[in-house]
Amino acid sequence: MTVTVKICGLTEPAGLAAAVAAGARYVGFVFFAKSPRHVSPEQAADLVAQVPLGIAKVGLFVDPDDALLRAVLDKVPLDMIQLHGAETPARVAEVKALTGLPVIKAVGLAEPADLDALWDYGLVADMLLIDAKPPKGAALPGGNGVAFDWRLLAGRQILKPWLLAGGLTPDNVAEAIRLTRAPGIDVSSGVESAPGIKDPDRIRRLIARATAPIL
Ligand SMILES: O=C(O)c1ccccc1NCC(=O)[C@H](O)[C@H](O)COP(=O)(O)O
Repeated sequence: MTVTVKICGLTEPAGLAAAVAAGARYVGFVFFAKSPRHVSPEQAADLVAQVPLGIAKVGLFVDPDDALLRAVLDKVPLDMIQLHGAETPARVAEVKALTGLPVIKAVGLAEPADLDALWDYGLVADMLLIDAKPPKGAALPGGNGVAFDWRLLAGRQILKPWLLAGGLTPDNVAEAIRLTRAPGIDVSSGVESAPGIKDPDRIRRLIARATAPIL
């Protein structure tokens, strides 16, 4: 089975082109003003116009209100919504109904007790993104380049399609996939040369390693 790859936090055409050329199946755009990867609806509209058919364009939001979702979707033809805040399962269902789009819900893991949330959100989300919990005092709820203990997921059945995230890099991605048997991965800071600026060479190396056969 080939591992699917999402490259998140794209802000400029070179990074986007590298992700597409290397075989990413999902590309993500951050609509969260505090993030160094934030894009305006106008910037995002220019970028998504360059995405070929067959690659899903994902909008990442943190506890968005309905007005923000509508304002972005009025200008940007997204294929999926990613919710990366403290949205409840009921809010995930509301966002699905409001936007008519599939929703990816990010769930943070640090310890075994956190695994229960995968079941709760798996009942309503179309896809789960299993990430590290942000470090104490972090300014952002994601995109922090921090990994969790992948052994938490070893041997687990997950209710919905899912992506592994958190601190993945070209150097550790093969081991992360081997331990978790993740069907897909999501990466942001591990393929950057600076916050918000993707490094085409790191993207190519990451995707080559993530999609190589696992022994
Ligand atoms: O990337 C951001 O700036 C960001 C801001 C607010 C919420 C989530 C954010 N990113 C989430 C992601 O897309 C990341 O792929 C995921 O958390 C893993 O990040 P990283 O450890 O940097 O690969």
